[in-house]
Amino acid sequence: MAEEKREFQAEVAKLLDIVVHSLYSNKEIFLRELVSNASDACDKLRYESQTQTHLAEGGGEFCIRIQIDKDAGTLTIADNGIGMNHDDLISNLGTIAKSGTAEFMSRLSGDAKKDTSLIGQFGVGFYSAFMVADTVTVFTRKAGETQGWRWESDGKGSFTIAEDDSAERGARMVLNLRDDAKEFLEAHRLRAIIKRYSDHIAIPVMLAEKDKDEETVNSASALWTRSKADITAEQYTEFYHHVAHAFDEPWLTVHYKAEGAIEYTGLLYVPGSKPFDLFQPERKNHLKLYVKRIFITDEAADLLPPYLRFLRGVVDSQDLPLNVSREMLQHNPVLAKIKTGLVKRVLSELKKKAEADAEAYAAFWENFGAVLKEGIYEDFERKTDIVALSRFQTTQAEGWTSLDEVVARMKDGQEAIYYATGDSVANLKKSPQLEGFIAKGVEVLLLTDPIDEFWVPSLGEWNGKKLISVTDGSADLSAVKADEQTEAAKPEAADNASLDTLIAALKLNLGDKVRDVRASDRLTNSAVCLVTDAGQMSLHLEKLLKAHKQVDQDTPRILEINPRHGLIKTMAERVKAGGREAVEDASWLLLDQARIVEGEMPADPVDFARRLASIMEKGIG
Ligand SMILES: Nc1ncnc2c1ncn2[C@@H]1O[C@H](COP(=O)(O)OP(=O)(O)OP(=O)(O)O)[C@@H](O)[C@H]1O
Repeated sequence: MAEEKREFQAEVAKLLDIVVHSLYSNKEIFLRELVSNASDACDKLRYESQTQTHLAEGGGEFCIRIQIDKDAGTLTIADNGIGMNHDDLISNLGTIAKSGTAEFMSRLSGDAKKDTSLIGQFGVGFYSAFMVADTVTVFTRKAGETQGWRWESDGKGSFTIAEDDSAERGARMVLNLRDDAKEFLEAHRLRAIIKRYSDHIAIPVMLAEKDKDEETVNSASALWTRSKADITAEQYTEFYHHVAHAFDEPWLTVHYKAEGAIEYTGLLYVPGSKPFDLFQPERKNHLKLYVKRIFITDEAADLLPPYLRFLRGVVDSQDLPLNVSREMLQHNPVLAKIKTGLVKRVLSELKKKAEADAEAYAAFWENFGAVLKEGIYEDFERKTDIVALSRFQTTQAEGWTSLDEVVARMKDGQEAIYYATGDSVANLKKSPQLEGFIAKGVEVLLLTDPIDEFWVPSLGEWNGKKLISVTDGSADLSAVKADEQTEAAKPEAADNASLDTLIAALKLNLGDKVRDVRASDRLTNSAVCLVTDAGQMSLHLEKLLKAHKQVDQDTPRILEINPRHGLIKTMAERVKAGGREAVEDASWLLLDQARIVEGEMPADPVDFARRLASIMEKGIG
């Protein structure tokens, strides 16, 4: 087969351009990336050969060989792992399959400095080779196949693939180093880099200059099997970078050995920044499962509940059989026990951190709170623990506060914990439904994560106090006293009789577009707001569902009017004098106004514009 030339996927070409041109400050990490890939490739083959022994035959012990050739100016990184065939090469080294790629690409600004730090979080893996090499040639043969291949590229838009009979099982990457990267031909430099970044790699990493003796550079023992006292903070961090394909500092490292009925070792990390795929619909976990130090899979769905999917790391079980198949891992009782243990441990570590350092905990919460809260809804047994770990923004507290603190601040006469749901704290703070609460000094939780719409109703109450939405018609503040000054400053309300007549007129004018019309004591500055009746979907949830096309109809709401507002008082007088027709346009505008404040369209935009124009004309005239 002749040499075949192919273009890189557009995203890869763009990424490569940035990698090469944006002066990566830390070029040496290319070696960590390639060694990490080589180690993954060996892990994969070791696992596959558990059931298909012929695959790993004849390749010797697993190892990674790094060879320096000063005369040729090349650095070679070779492994005897799983290798790649023609199609693997095209899909692995020509495209980016990683989830979150599209989002990541859309965030690249073209500003080298910003992009470099973003790439730092995303990781460029194999492509980082082009930071130091002007051409990269990969010789590879897939385990179990006879045909070898050569892949080559200068990283400028295209690559070639051709058959190659010299390729041995595994992959050999030959980097033709750029003039400004010749430092990576110095053995002492490479030794230091490997020690620094790849010491924890569980298979030997060997280094040699051409025609000289090889030396093993790393410790070659799985990091998690060592005792904690023998592991430095840097080693933990480097292992995190390797296992998570991450580039940030871990926020929390949990390393422990569970002994007793079920034995396993866990080395778990909470990342320091938000991974890109956190809100992918699959909600996959990212733990790597090992059995007696042999890699099994990173797709053991039952190992961790989805609400802890931000964790990275490894779990090494003593109790599962080595030849455990991926199918056997489903509904596996050993795995179920490990999962229970992991959840318990992680939640208790989070609790410790929350108690020890509220500020540091807030950083965690901002990254992963929205994910953890899914557990309140999904994990019946742990929901109380998770609520206790949850933090909230409110109308009163600066920063983040716990639900217990909110309960402790409840006012005399306050029966329930109140909350508001919406898109942003800033908008929520302005919403009319909150006015009465703010006036009476009643604290309200401001909830802006979509998941809040689900866990709050499922929790129902906390410490014996019901959780009630401020847009719920039953939220009643009459028992809470406002301070005297606020009370005295209130404008006079319309009298009851004219208010009743106005309410009757509004009901007739608006017909089935409203569920009810009533006077409200939750408003101070606004004339109207919409609230929901008991059992109705909240306004915010309806908006979310509409955005996802899950509902397409408006649910009629209760229109509450402010009897102390000038507009309401004027309208009440008009009705008395001229009947309901006198306020027909105003009734609709009132309803539309309440809808707009909720972020919704007027019921009929054309009618809305016509009525508004007509009223403005009269007003201006
Ligand atoms: N030495 C190797 N042997 C076999 N396959 C490899 C090797 N190096 C890379 N690959 C394949 O190429 C794919 C892409 O590698 P790359 O380093 O770009 O991304 P990754 O390792 O999946 O993720 P990350 O970008 O986070 O490192 C790998 O997932 C793997 O399938």
